[in-house]
Amino acid sequence: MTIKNEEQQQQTNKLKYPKNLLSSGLDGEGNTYINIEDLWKKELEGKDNKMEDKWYKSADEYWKGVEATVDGMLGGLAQVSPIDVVASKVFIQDFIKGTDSRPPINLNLALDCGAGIGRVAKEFLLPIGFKNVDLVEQNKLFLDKAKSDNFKDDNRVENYYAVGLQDFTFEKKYDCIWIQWVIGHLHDLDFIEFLKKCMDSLTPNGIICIKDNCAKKRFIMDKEDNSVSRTEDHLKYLFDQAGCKLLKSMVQPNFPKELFPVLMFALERK
Ligand SMILES: C[S@@+](CC[C@H](N)C(=O)[O-])C[C@H]1O[C@@H](n2cnc3c(N)ncnc32)[C@H](O)[C@@H]1O
Repeated sequence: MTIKNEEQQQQTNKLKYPKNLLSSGLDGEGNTYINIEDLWKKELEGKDNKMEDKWYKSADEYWKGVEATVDGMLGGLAQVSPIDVVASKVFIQDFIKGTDSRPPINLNLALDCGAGIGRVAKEFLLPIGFKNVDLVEQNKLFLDKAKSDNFKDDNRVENYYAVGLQDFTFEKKYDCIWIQWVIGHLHDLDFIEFLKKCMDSLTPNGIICIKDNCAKKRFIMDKEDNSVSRTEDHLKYLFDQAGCKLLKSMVQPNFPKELFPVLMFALERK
């Protein structure tokens, strides 16, 4: 068991995680860590390159070996895709219709982040009425497949950005930035930086939506694909650090019980 005391933790930390250890967790091999930064450091220690580079490169290598299909995108669980889409449509309804406290979002342009082959854009963002969608995705092979297959003869997808979210430079403003099943690939500090960039790139009434697995008690690192499932509290801490206001959250219903709970969050600038 590898647990550093809090004093050591403070020295190695750039983020001041709350005292109740919202970020404590497991590395998938039975080791417990007080904070995620320590785990990342151990995982990558002794490497010459920046630890973030190694982390992202390994994830990229993993995804390059995954088939460019819905099944590949969803870890062999293509059957959950329609259930996922139905719940996303329910979740975003309030924002499309508007509420007493919030005018409707515009449906001009959305960004699908960690888009893979464009499943979310094709099955959800375009069908709910967005006129155009851009895709940003680290693996160019997935984007090629999106272009040649999912969006063949469909020019509603304007841009295919082949770059990791940690390096993405926004060129436009979006009415909705949808980030699904990818944020676990980002290091905590990059996650915060990315959210800040997202907030700067929203249209006046735009929203950021995050949909992802949530660990129940502690973060869990998956060393196969280099991702982390964070707890809901951990995610909320990172939203707060980025200066995001949580507008709404919802648990994905009707998923197989053996899966991690999946949560949806809508955010805007505080
Ligand atoms: C689980 S799949 C989800 C794909 C899509 N969001 C969906 O729900 O169908 C994760 C995707 O994130 C991409 N990815 C992994 N790390 C990334 C990063 N740092 N930046 C952008 N995309 C990344 C992978 O290549 C893969 O396409």
